[in-house]
Amino acid sequence: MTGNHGAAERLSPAEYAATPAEHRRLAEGALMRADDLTAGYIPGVNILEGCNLYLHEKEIVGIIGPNGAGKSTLLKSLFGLIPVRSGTVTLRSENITAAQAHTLVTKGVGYVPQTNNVFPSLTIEENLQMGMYLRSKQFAERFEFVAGLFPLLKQRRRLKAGSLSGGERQMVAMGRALMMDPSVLLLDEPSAGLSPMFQDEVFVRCKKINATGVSIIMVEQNARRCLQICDRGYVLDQGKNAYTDTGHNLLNDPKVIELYLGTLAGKNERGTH
Ligand SMILES: Nc1ncnc2c1ncn2[C@@H]1O[C@H](COP(=O)(O)OP(=O)(O)OP(=O)(O)O)[C@@H](O)[C@H]1O
Repeated sequence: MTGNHGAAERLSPAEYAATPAEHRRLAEGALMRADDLTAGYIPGVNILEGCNLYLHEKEIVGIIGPNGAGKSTLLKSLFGLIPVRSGTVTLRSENITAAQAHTLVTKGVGYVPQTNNVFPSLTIEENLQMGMYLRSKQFAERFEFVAGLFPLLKQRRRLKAGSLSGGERQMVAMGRALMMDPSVLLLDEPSAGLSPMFQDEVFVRCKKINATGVSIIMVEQNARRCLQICDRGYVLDQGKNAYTDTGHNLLNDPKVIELYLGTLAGKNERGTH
């Protein structure tokens, strides 16, 4: 930084990168971006208070922050699940702020919610077919692609999803979102509630999915592990961007460690099956 930034001069690099002006500069040409988003559930109460985020092609971007910070809300507003009150969401230069989820799926955006993300009474194969209802003719080809990432889903294709463990269900949910060949995958706490072994497996799979060319935005409570695999991370606090930097730099930022990683890491250790 030079001496021309005024008040920004006192910000740490990760705080400075989270400023709206720096966001606008770095978000140029992004695959997906959110600018100055406000959104909420109850009239008159905003949960997001001017959030900014961008995702470049082939990136994995993580969103971390304390409980109730608005991480899931941000993901839902990107996917048209809650109305955006002001600000814009853009996909490849197209304004998609008001687009609904089913339209976004056809535009190449996949979303995996944190809970209730499989149909328990359907088999694995039927769950994957549900993800393909818009392009059922390509089922065999996409099934092979998904089976390449999650071989277990092919081996157990006839089992009911309700009989699977939490980690296996997460694979079904991610596999289903991948059936539509998305270019962007939005994952809401994919490791939540899983044992440490399964948590790690989820992060390994995310890297593999990303290596096939899918760009990922991931909300995570397992902040350390998330930042280890992310190209860049955002720390969200009270509906606003607090810090953003590479995953590596956030992991080593003394303020981020003190304010966010200690307590979040403590919560993660309570993971169960
Ligand atoms: N459907 C809803 N109706 C009303 N308020 C909601 C709803 N969903 C979430 N909220 C509120 O919005 C705020 C942000 O919730 P959100 O789930 O986005 O937080 P988060 O950062 O993802 O936290 P967590 O890690 O606890 O899931 C919280 O105060 C929550 O109570």
